[in-house]
Amino acid sequence: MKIIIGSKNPAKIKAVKSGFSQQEAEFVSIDVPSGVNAQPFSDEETIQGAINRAVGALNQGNGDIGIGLEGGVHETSHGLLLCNWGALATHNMEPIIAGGARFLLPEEVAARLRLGEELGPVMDDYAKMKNVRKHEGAVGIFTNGMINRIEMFTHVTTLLTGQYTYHQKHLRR
Ligand SMILES: O=P(O)(O)OP(=O)(O)OP(=O)(O)OC[C@H]1O[C@@H](n2cnc3c(O)ncnc32)[C@H](O)[C@@H]1O
Repeated sequence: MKIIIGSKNPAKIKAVKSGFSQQEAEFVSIDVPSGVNAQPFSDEETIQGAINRAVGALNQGNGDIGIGLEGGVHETSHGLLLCNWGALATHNMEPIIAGGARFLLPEEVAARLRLGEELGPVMDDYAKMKNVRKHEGAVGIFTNGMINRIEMFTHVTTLLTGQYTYHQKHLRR
């Protein structure tokens, strides 16, 4: 089985590899445009970005499965949530989607995003670190290292592979 990951972000690549650890697979990672804003600003937009990356990866990489993982934010009456979504695309069914951790961003960070900055550079500035998005992620910073971005996206990938396996077993016509 050839799995194409629609990103070169090492945190996402590690997450997909561990999410598929139960299966024999060859992995290829390619940069695929998300087709949405660099900073998605709703669940809807973040899901669409994940789907676009999964479908783009599948088609460009000539594989059996394409995986797209996307981070975004979602405005609520409680404040701005960080949200995370994943999609799994194959040649013979509609993409499967799954969501990951959601939690409130501190107002100081949220305010900068509302003014048009991207979370990646804002997190580096806020945490005084480099490339937070490629390592622990905002989730790692704000949970004091209890859950990092790789673990969070591994969970999303496992939700995708689990649904895929269920589909193959029970729903395939
Ligand atoms: O290389 P790609 O796959 O594009 O990975 P990315 O982390 O840069 O891009 P995403 O599309 O997943 O996220 C959209 C934006 O939000 C940022 N972002 C999302 N989740 C984050 C997190 O947990 N920590 C830091 N930045 C995050 C990210 O850096 C982008 O600026």
